[in-house]
Amino acid sequence: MAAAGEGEAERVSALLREITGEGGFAFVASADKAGAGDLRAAEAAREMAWEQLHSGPWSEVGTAWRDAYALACLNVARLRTHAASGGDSDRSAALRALDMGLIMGGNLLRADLEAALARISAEACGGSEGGEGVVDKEDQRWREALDRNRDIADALKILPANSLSCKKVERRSCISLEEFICNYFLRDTPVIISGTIEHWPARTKWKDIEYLKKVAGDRTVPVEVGKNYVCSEWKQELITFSQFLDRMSSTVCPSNLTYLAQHPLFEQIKELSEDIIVPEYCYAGGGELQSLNAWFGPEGTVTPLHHDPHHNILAQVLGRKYIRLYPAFIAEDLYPHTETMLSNTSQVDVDNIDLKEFPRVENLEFIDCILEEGDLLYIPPKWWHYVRSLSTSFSVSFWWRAAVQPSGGS
Ligand SMILES: O=C(O)CCC(=O)C(=O)O
Ligand SMILES: [Fe+2]
Repeated sequence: MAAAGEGEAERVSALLREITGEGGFAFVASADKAGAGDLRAAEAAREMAWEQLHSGPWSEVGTAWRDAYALACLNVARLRTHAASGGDSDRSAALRALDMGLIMGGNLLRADLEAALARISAEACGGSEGGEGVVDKEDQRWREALDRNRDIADALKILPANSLSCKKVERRSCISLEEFICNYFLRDTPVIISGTIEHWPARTKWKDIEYLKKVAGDRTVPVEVGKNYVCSEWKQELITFSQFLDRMSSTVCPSNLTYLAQHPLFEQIKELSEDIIVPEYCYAGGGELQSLNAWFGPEGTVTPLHHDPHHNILAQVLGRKYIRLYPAFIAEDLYPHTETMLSNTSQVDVDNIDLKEFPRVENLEFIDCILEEGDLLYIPPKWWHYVRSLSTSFSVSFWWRAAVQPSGGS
């Protein structure tokens, strides 16, 4: 965020999370699906940003809050204009929200607010087409506004733009192995477990770039370069770990995002393996570990929607990630690629779902979460997952095969 400090952006996102649910995603449900709950969440977010604008002298109100307020106003107006009734009261509430955004909001979204005002006025004069086309275009414009203001959107955790999320992954603190087995492993149910990796040396050591350079800097590692592995410009490269770290701190555009993804780094560099400890949950089912992989990259890396054959504990050592999960049994509704190499990957772009091409995705229920630093996420076998990093992020996945397979789900 340009004029605001990192702390400010964090405060914005933390407070928004508080009132809009863990990730704040209800705040931006797709326009054509706008229901009373979405509107309530959007109104609540705006209310909270409003309170922040009044929390002290005006001169001390951070730019981040003013821009957040403008974005919240834009969202309220958008949901109002597409509310089921779409009557006069919705129209005037939308106009009021946009005007308030102009008066009290920051400058960054001024053009978007003005454009939305112009559209509503034109519609009122009969100068614009009605019906579904308008809803689609409006949704598209909203996405564009989010894209252009990616930094604010990220600070507010408005990701992905078309989220219809309703349920969150259950979050538990330090549960016992027995409880994990009975309530999650045997029931084929994802869970976030917090508070169990505080003692890992990695939690402190990996924050220190000099340490990483010292133990691994001259070693060659494979990295993925590009938006994500299903994009045509995507490629793999071999570079030194130092080059990777330098690139990570300087990468700005999605086409050269560099991601050290799904690499068994700990087999290759033994010193790094001493910084992590296999979580005891990975012994559920009495099987054996299949692989430990590193996932290290800058903010904005995306692992497209896919599934894996093994049980997985994904440990979030540094940074945060947005993760969306769909159960294993709905595989066909997620349109897997037909080529064998990609048959575990969905053709659906979660960031921009094309409902014309993939209509069955529209009503699929999913669960999602923000995996915070220090969390473990259990992903049962064959559960579909989409992962986006919300900051520089280092995760370690522990895949294991159980001797005893859970009876439910997959
Ligand atoms: O963290 C990511 O980007 C993807 C992780 C993943 O797909 C896995 O652990 O199986
Ligand atoms: Fe995976």
